[in-house]
Amino acid sequence: MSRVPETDAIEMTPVAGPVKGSIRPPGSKSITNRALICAALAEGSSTLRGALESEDTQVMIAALKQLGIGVEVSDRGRTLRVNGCGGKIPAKAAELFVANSGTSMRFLTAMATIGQGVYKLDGIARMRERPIGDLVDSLRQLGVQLEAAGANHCPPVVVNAAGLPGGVTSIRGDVSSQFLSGLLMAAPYAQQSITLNVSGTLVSIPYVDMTIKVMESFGGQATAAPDHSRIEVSNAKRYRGLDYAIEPDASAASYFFAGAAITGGRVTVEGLSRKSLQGDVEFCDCLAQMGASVEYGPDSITVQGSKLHGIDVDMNGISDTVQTLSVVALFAEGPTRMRNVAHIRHKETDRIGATACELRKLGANANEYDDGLEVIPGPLHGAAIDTYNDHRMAMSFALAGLRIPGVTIRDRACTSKTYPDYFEDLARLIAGA
Ligand SMILES: O=C(O)C1=C[C@@H](OP(=O)(O)O)[C@@H](O)[C@H](O)C1
Ligand SMILES: C=C(OP(=O)(O)O)C(=O)O
Repeated sequence: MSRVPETDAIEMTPVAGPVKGSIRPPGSKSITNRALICAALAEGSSTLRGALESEDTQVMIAALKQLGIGVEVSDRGRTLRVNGCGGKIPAKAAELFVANSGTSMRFLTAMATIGQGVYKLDGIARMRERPIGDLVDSLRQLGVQLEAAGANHCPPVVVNAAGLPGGVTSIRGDVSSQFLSGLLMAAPYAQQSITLNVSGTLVSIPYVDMTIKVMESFGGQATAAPDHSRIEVSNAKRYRGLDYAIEPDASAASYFFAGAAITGGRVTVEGLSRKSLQGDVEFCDCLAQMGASVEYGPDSITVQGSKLHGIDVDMNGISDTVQTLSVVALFAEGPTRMRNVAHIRHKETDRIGATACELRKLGANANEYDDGLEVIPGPLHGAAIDTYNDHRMAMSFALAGLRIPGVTIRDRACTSKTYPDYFEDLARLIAGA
C-alpha cells in the first residue's frame, strides 16, 4: 500500500499470498456510544474499558461534556471515566455538533429531553439529510417540546426540555432502529414508565437487543415483545455507575474476515464470539454460506477462505456489512443478491447506489434494487474508487485491491469516523506482524 502524493488517496498492492494472522479491532462504536449515554445518566461514576476512539465517539464525548458530564479519557482513548449525573443534566443550554454520527444525533436527542433547558443538535451537511422526524414525533407524543428544524424533518434538532413526561408512544421502526435505541436509553428517567409501540417493520433488530442488554448491565430494565412490536421500560430501574468492558467492533472485523475469505487465507479476530452483543458477527454466516469455514472459540472467531460461490441473503439485521459482502461477491462464482436493506440509503451516503456504482468501475455488473443489490462478477480491473465520505466504502473497497492490481481508494481519511488506523492495521495483518 502506498500513499498517492499530494492527495489523500491510497494505492492498494495485491497480496502475494493468502492473508494469515490474528487481530483485535478497536472497540465497538455502537457499544461505546451506548455505554457513554448510560454512564452519563447513571448515579455514580463508571469506567468504560476497550472503548473506541474515533470521530463518532469523540463527538459523543464532546457533547456529553457540553451537557456538563465529566468524561476523562486515558490509555489512548481506550479507557473512559464518566461521572454520572444521576439523571440531572447539569447544562441548561448547549449547542451540540455531532458531525455525521447517527448514533450520537439520535441518542443525544432523546437524552436531552431529560434536561431542563434548550439544547440544539446539528451535524455536517449529510447529517442534515439523515432522518430524525420519527423520533421527534414519538418524543412529542410523550409530552416533550422539540422540533427537527431542517428540511424534510431532518436536523438541526432543537429540544426545549422540561423533563421527559413519559407514557405511551408509537414509533416508526422501518427507517432506523437508532430512534428506538435513543428513546429506550432515556426512558428510565421519564416521570412515568414508557411503552413504545413500534409501527412498520423494525430494521436492524440486533441493535435494539444490544441497547436493552447494555441498559440491563447498567441496572435498567426494558422488556420487548418477542416480535419487538412493543417495548416497555420501567422508570423504577435507573442506571448505576459500572466498570464496563467493551467488545471489539464486529462491523470492523468484517473487513478482516473478508480479507481471509477472498485470499484463501486464515484470520482470527480476538475478542468476539457467537455470544457477542453485536449482531454483525453474523456476517460470518454469510461467508460460511459462500463456502468459507468459520470456527467459533470462546473469545475469538476464525475465518478460513476457500472457493466461494454467490448467495441470496437477507441482510436487514447486519446492514453495515453489505458493502463488505459486495466486495467479497466480486471473487465468488455466480451472482450474490443482498435483500431487505432499503434503509441503508439513509446512512453516510446512499449505500446501495454508491456501492453499485463503484463495483461497476471494477468491471463487475451490479443491479440496484429498491431493497438492495445484486453483484454479478465479471472480468475485474483496477480503478480509482470514490468513497462518498463513507468510511465503509473505503474499508470494504480496499479489500478489492488485495486481489485486483491498480485499485486506489480516494479520501482514505474518511475511515476516521469509526476506524482511524484501519489502513495501518490492514497492512500489519497482511505483513503477518
Ligand atoms: O444503533 C446502532 O449503534 C447502529 C444501528 C444501525 O443503524 P440503523 O438502525 O439506522 O440501521 C447501524 O447501521 C449503525 O452503524 C449503528
Ligand atoms: C451507519 C453508520 O453509522 P451511524 O448511523 O451511527 O452514523 C455506520 O457506522 O455504518
